[in-house]
Amino acid sequence: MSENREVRLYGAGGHSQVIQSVLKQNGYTISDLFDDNPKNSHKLFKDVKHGVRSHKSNFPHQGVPFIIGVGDNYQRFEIAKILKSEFSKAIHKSAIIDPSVSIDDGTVVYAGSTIQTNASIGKHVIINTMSSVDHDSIIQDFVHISPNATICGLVNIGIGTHIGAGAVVIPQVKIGKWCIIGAGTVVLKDIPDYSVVVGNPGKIIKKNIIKNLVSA
Ligand SMILES: CC(=O)SCCNC(=O)CCNC(=O)[C@H](O)C(C)(C)COP(=O)(O)OP(=O)(O)OC[C@H]1O[C@@H](n2cnc3c(N)ncnc32)[C@H](O)[C@@H]1OP(=O)(O)O
Repeated sequence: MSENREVRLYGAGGHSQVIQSVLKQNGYTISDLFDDNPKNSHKLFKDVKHGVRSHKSNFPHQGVPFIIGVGDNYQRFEIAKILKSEFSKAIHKSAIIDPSVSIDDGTVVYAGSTIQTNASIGKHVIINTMSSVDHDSIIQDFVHISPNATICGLVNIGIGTHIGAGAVVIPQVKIGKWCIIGAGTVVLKDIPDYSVVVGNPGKIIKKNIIKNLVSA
């Protein structure tokens, strides 16, 4: 975190609004807020120091660290490639995080979530409200663990994968990159890259086709 306790946010929708709430409770000020469509920004952003600006207006890469407040994993991935900036983190005070856990920059951890011993959380990850990541699990960059999802011990989740609300991943399972695990799904076995999985037991129903995916 920057010493002057300021953070810049990219994105002004619902997800960014929750990040703002976490940062404010931790004593940070949002110095700047950028969005590709400032007119549609959430009403809670009215008090941002410099208002919501278009990402095209003299975009300053250097300066106060950013957090990318965009819920879509692939958009976050694309934006991170463009921003030549330091990134900050936002961790809610009520999250229970073992001291052995590593959390990379750009990541947000929301209220009531738990991250257990030796877990490793990558860059620009979302650990959403009341979710849990258990011991020795590896959560790679740009993953989203949705509210109330349960990631058991020794799980590995590949880059850009979205774990839906309330999903359960049993111990030692490896989920590939850019997968979508549906809300409430129970994942019992390894899942290949780009799979969309739903149900209990979780079954692959289709491929997750990401337009313009070249380098992920
Ligand atoms: C704070 C926040 O809000 S964080 C946001 C958290 N968001 C989520 O958890 C959303 C997770 N998304 C889902 O669960 C979605 O339903 C997806 C991505 C799995 C599928 O969405 P789509 O690609 O639009 O698929 P679609 O809705 O056409 O469903 C395809 C089939 O799968 C079934 N299906 C879809 N989702 C699920 C699910 N979660 N569990 C069981 N079956 C499902 C549908 O009923 C449908 O079955 P049918 O072909 O027999 O009619």
